[in-house]
Amino acid sequence: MRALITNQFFLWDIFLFLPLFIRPKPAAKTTSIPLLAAPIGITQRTLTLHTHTCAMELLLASLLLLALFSLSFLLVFHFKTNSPKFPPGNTGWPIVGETLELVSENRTPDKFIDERRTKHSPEIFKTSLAGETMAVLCSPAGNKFLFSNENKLVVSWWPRSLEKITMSSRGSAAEKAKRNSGFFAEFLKPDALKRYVPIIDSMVMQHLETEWNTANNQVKAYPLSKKFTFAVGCKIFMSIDDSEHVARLSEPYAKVAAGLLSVPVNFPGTNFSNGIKAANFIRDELTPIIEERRRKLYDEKELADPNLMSHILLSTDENGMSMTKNDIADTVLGALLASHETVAIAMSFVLYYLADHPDVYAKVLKEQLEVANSKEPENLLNRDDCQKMKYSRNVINEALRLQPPAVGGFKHVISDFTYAGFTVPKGWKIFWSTYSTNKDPKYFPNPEKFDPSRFEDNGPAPYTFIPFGGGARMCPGAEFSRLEILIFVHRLITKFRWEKLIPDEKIVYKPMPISVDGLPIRLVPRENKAQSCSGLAMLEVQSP
Ligand code: HEM
Repeated sequence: MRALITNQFFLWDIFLFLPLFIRPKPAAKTTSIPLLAAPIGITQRTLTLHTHTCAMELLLASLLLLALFSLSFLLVFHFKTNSPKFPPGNTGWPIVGETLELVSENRTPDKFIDERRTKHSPEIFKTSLAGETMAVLCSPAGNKFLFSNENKLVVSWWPRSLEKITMSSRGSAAEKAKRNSGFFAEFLKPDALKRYVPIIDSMVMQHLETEWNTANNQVKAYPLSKKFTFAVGCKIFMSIDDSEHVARLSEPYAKVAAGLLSVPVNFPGTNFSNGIKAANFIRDELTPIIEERRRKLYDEKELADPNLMSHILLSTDENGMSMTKNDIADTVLGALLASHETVAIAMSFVLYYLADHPDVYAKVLKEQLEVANSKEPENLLNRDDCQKMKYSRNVINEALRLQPPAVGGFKHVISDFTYAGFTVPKGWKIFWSTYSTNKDPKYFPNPEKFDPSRFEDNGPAPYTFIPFGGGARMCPGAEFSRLEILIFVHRLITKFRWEKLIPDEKIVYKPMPISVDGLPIRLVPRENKAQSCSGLAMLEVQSP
């Protein structure tokens, strides 16, 4: 269709400019006999006759031109009024499109969106990311439209690099993700979360006593948070708590993460190739664990270990078929990938903002001490305790608003649709971003200010705060993530206050936001240590 429209304009051009090239000579010149004509027998009469014939021909030619001109005008008008109006925007460089501008380390992703929104349209613009032409919907209305049209107009989509690295078996990525979201919804439902709270609490205390306990009380909060959230994932998803085993699994994860949004050319040494190798290494590590778990479940009828892996092993599809080893390994690999870096980033930004805002720190401390004082010191936290941490929850939400760990997600258009007056055709991809509304002053006055009170009462307007996405594909780990951070903050703040060792530490976007030096902090033991965790016994807890 686009070619057609271009051709129509080409026709326009020809018909507008053609008369300039074939315009007849003025009649006045033909009535006088040029001096050179007489010797070769051209008389005034022959000239007059000839002139009349020429005039007729010119008239006919002009009428013909006029007819063609009118026809072309009608055609162009027809196509112009009936052709779809695509979202305005640029597709940037060949292949890479505008990807590098979105994932530029030194700019927050909201700048990318704001610039184009101002230039093209406030609701939707066209760009090219991950090798695909995409529409970017960038307002609360756009978020609502997308999240409520999953499986009707759009389905979730992943760039080829991500699909190749995280999915080893054939089959539609969208179908697999749909199937897996059922497992996750069940595994992370509120009732199940109750079981995980004491387990996570016990792990927080263990990590604070070991990893966070240094001679000079200085630690790098981001890498240590990552180590902690990865260990929690291994425990909750697979019941693995041997630290060496956890370390062996965690090592290749950095390579997997680096390959996810790389150019999908499998050439040795590239991020993509390293990502594939690292993911295969993890699958090879997971396979014997899956086999062992399957053996226990079926031979020994041992059901006392309901982790994610056992949960999947016990499930069958509508035809009574179990998932293959490869699919189970892919699902667990994906769960660890989705859950550890995202939560670690959110956790470390909570510490980052608390260090900068002593007033907020004081309110969180007060709330957490109230929870601590309401319990016997030797008791682990439970879900009800976490429900009481309302202000701390607002602090987590505000950190997620200012530094959303996930930049957004992609969709594939399965049916043409019109949005804000622009047509998005079937086959296009869509990008939605957690950064499109999170700092809009219309919804968050003084948007750069860290202000947890925004989340009091009814909180932000619908579809303006979307760190976990929305609709049918919303992150099933949202509440799990908040619980993990609340528990961590509880144990840390009742034991320490902390200060940043680099006060103005820069944040880079890769595209996840990361404190460039890993957030080095000094932990200062609080004077009133009545409720610190140091005096608590490390309680042995059952696997989930
Ligand atoms: C702060 C932490 C986290 C953030 C910011 C986050 C963010 C997101 C986002 C933006 C999506 C895409 C939603 C969409 O496409 O509409 C997503 C999907 C997903 N997340 Fe999370 N996530 C976090 C933690 C977790 C955790 C802890 C788990 C698992 C325990 C998890 C598991 C998943 C899964 C399985 C999906 C795919 C859902 C589907 O396709 O149906 N996430 N997450």
